[in-house]
Amino acid sequence: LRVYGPTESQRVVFGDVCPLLTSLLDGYNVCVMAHGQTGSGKSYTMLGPHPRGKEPQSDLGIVPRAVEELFRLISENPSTSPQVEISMVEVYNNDIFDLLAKDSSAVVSGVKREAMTAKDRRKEATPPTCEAASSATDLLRLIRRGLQLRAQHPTQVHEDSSRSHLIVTMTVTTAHCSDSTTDQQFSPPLGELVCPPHPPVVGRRRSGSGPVWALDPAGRLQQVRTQLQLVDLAGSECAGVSGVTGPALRETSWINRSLAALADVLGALSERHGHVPYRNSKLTHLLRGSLEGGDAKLLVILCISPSQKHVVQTLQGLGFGTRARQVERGQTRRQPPSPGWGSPNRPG
Ligand SMILES: Nc1ncnc2c1ncn2[C@@H]1O[C@H](COP(=O)(O)OP(=O)(O)OP(=O)(O)O)[C@@H](O)[C@H]1O
Repeated sequence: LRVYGPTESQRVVFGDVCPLLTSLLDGYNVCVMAHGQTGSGKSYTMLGPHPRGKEPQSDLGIVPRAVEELFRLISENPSTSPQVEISMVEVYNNDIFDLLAKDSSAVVSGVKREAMTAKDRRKEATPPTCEAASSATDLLRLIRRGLQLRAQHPTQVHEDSSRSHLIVTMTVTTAHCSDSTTDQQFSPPLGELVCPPHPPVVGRRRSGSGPVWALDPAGRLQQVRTQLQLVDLAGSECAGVSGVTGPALRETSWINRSLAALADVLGALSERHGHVPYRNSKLTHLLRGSLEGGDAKLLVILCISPSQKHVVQTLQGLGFGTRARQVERGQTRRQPPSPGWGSPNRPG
């Protein structure tokens, strides 16, 4: 647990996120999420004060810093040169929108497309657009493009309020050289291989989440795919205080419901329930891979208002953080051989 004061710099906050990028390249799924009431500083923390445009280096939030750090780490090991892809969605009123979608001719960007409908649950979910990026500059350009489409409306509490949950997912696929001696020692956890042992063998959690491995016929590791999810949650709010009515009230209601569903999932995980209600909201469905299993690391940043009048929301936020801290993931799995990023094997 770490507490930051109001004057703490963005650089200091990122200092606690930074080691997780090494974990990502070591074979863990990683999620960093900002939670808190509307106007408390989530978007500032995750993105910076002017996320759609350029801002001074010192103000940059976790997302641009993580992108820079990821490519810096990758450049330290040119022999592995992982492939990095990005998708970006927002959950708005319990519908998922693809913020990197292109039009039908796949040429024009800036078309916000629904990725999954809430009305027809039998319909196949359309996977969000996944774009490959070869540099931090490429990735940041894509993120700025996606942010142009994010739902934002003024409320009495915050005139630039984000009305959706933003999930930026970076998928890192690392090829491993199969003649390495360390590769021969790797064995994925029991029960996680879902394909017969013929080439290529692909391993992943039964739920469909978690890192994915590909092994050659001799059981040597060929490829590892992990994901980094950076989440700017929509602000929890009390409708009476934020003064919303009409469609905005509907937004508020969906925001509060999905945040409650996320808290329920954390509660079920912390109490080790047999059933975890991931399917109760689109948000928890999308974050499942980052919340379950010993292969995932989750960092929750609580943004708290210092004002007395927001004390109810503040206590709710602290309750959310307490649940997140109580989630024990059990044993972390044995890591795949590190190609040299060199972090110690820390518990999740
Ligand atoms: N640590 C900080 N230093 C300086 N300004 C900040 C800081 N945190 C937040 N702000 C400013 O406070 C305002 C509200 O912050 P922000 O937009 O990040 O809130 P939010 O929690 O994302 O709100 P919402 O949930 O309504 O979108 C913004 O103008 C932001 O630039």
